[in-house]
Amino acid sequence: MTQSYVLALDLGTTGNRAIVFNREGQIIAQAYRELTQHYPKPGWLEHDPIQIWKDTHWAIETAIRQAKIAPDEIAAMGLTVQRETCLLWDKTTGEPLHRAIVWQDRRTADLCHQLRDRGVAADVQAKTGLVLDAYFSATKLKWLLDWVKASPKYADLDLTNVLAGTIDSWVLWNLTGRAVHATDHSNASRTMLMNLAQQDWDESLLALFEIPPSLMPEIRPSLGDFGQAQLGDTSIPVRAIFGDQQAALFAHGCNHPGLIKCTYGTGAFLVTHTGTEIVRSQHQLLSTIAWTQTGHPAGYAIEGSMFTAGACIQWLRDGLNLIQQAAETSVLADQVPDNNGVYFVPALSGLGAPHWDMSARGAFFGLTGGVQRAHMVRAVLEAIAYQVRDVVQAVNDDCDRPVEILKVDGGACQNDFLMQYQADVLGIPVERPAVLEATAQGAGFGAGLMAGLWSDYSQLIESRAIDRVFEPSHRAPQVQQQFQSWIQAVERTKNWTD
Ligand SMILES: Nc1ncnc2c1ncn2[C@@H]1O[C@H](COP(=O)(O)OP(=O)(O)O)[C@@H](O)[C@H]1O
Ligand SMILES: O=P(O)(O)OC[C@H](O)CO
Repeated sequence: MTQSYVLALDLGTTGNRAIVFNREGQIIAQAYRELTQHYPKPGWLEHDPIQIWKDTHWAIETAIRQAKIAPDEIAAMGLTVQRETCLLWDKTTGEPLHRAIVWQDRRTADLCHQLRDRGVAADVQAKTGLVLDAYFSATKLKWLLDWVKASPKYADLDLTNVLAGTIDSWVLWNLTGRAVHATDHSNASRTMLMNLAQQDWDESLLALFEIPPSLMPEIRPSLGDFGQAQLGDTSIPVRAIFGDQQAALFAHGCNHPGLIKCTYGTGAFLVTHTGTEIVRSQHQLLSTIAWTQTGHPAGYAIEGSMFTAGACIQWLRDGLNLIQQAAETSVLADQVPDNNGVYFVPALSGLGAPHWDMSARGAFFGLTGGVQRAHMVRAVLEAIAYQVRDVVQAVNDDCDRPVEILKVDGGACQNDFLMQYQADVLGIPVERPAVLEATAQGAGFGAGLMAGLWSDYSQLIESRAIDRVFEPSHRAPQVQQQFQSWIQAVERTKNWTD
């Protein structure tokens, strides 16, 4: 049987997707299901791991059926996931012990403050490249373990039967018939438990967060062997695992310094490759793994993580009922000539880079009687672009040369108003590819390269079509002035829950 296809799984915060790519790198079928968001308390967010696994399984079967191919025509599978979100499960029953705690969840903010008060933040940052924040998995895993130990339901639980992991580990374990408990370096680098220079679990950090090492998955190279996914009578080799932002970086061909991408999904994540050196930011950007491959030195990146981007569009739809569909926002924003003085700070889950304030909360500023729905929607879209400008400024300061073009992807970059506004506020072109699912594309390309479906990474990247380049328009100077007002608004949202 000729194997001419790769299957990519993109398990994001908003939903789970499977895509079949052909030998030309084109999408021939895909299946997607939105994921239920559970908000048990303000600032908390959980996902049901069983739903993630069932929807993944459904998406795989549906995409393969729609592609009208047999599973054994698939050369390899690549997996990319929302990062930091983590869970514990019982390996004897396969049951999660609690819902997964999502990266946006702030429940461990107090624990982070306590640890900062103990003076460990600088050491944690030196070892992991990360800011001590509730965003990362370490404090979430500690919370889960403390909860399990205090739960009467688990009074007799033997901890040696418990496994921990991010979403990639959970899904891989299930895909491989419970045979492989592993993760890759890019996901592991987001747990706050991996030593960035040594690329292995750090014993002192596991001790600090009171995580027994036996719970942790094995860390493997992102481009490598993750075992065989069982699909009925067929098995498909899993040959790539990436955190979703690193997968997008790979798909955009950003494999050396100077190229930068931003993915606008639930959050917005600006990442640039820094080669084989760990670059330490002066502006609270994160140092992280880009990806790894056996026989090659690890590739590093710096990243500006913004927690709320597409999520505030979803909130306009589901929380406020201001819109029926995300796509409406572009039309509404264009209906008014400006924001009418309204500014929005999207700190719905606190503020990430470069402010790192777990206690900040979202706010609208400048409301007057003349403000209409369209102004508020426009202010939300503008805010997504302002955040990115804030982080690009930090990247420009940290790296030798300023960003010249921004490569974009993700669900929210379908929004033409947002992309044009982004070009205006940055004053540089914004390049949108034809395939917006760069995260899935990165996982598919990685797996296909490893399986020998393609041999030349650069050629593969060059074959990607560009949909549109948004150039800065005549209104750019005015928009850049408004950015200064937005920065003032950000300052006023800080330390809110304290
Ligand atoms: N036309 C649009 N304008 C703005 N935001 C959009 C649009 N379409 C989708 N989104 C947003 O994109 C997000 C989903 O994008 P996706 O890349 O699939 O996210 P994730 O990888 O986080 O699951 C949602 O938050 C949704 O609100
Ligand atoms: O689900 P996304 O695409 O917004 O990505 C989530 C990030 O990986 C969180 O760090």
